[in-house]
Amino acid sequence: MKTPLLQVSNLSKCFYTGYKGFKRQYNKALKPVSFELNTGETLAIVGEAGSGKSTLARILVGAETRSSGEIFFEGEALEKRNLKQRCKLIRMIFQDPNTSLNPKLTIGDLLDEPLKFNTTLNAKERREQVVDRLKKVGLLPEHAEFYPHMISEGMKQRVAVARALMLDPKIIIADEALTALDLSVRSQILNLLLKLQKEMGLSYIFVSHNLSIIRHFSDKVMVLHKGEMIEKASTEELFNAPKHEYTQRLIQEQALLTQKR
Ligand SMILES: Nc1ncnc2c1ncn2[C@@H]1O[C@H](COP(=O)(O)OP(=O)(O)OP(=O)(O)O)[C@@H](O)[C@H]1O
Repeated sequence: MKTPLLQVSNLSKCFYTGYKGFKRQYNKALKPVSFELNTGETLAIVGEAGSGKSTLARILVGAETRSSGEIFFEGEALEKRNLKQRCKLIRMIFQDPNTSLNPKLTIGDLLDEPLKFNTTLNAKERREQVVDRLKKVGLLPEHAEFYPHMISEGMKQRVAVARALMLDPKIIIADEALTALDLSVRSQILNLLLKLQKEMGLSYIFVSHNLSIIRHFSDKVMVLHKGEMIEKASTEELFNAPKHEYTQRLIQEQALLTQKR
């Protein structure tokens, strides 16, 4: 059997929240979850606010520790790699480029940063990489001299995508990366992500509460509810025959919202 690109086994997270009387209190943000992701595949993680989606994403990129469980990358425990190596494998795109992109840096410097800290490339080689990624996301080499406030929201999210691509990761986690965008821009970024996936063989973990995006974009879906994984299926299976009552409700609510529009 083929080794999956990413294998997550019984991953969980408890946050210590203080004392109640003499007893330490914990918030079970993520109850044990297991899943696999193969090369070129898109896994969607869906759930309401507070269901543990971001906690899971943050653990995968090494921004949060886990309480239990294991993560394997191409069959090898991920903790065998240091943080530098890890961020070459898995990168993240966040919801709002206005907060994820430092407004004091030019686009060129924003894209150069990951290369400066994680590679031994010289300035000329780094510049070539920056220009290459700008082109890959549909921007121009001249945009390197711009500051984030000088470009549109859609272009800012393109820069965020380019920044995630700088170290040639295998997996990109998009944490509500389309949520803040206008509908027309959203479809442009969605198409860009699909194009990049084809060109570069990327795998995506798509964190979202928007079922209509998930339906068109992902191969498989995992539903989280109050920190628990309650359903996991191929996208087709999940939308055509949702097993869990909560998933059925999510799909019905989404259908009502779509009708109202
Ligand atoms: N640093 C922390 N300390 C304590 N509790 C936390 C911390 N981070 C998250 N939590 C709690 O963990 C649970 C899951 O949060 P998480 O942000 O992962 O959910 P989410 O599904 O991503 O929600 P959202 O869509 O609002 O981002 C919530 O109850 C949250 O309050």
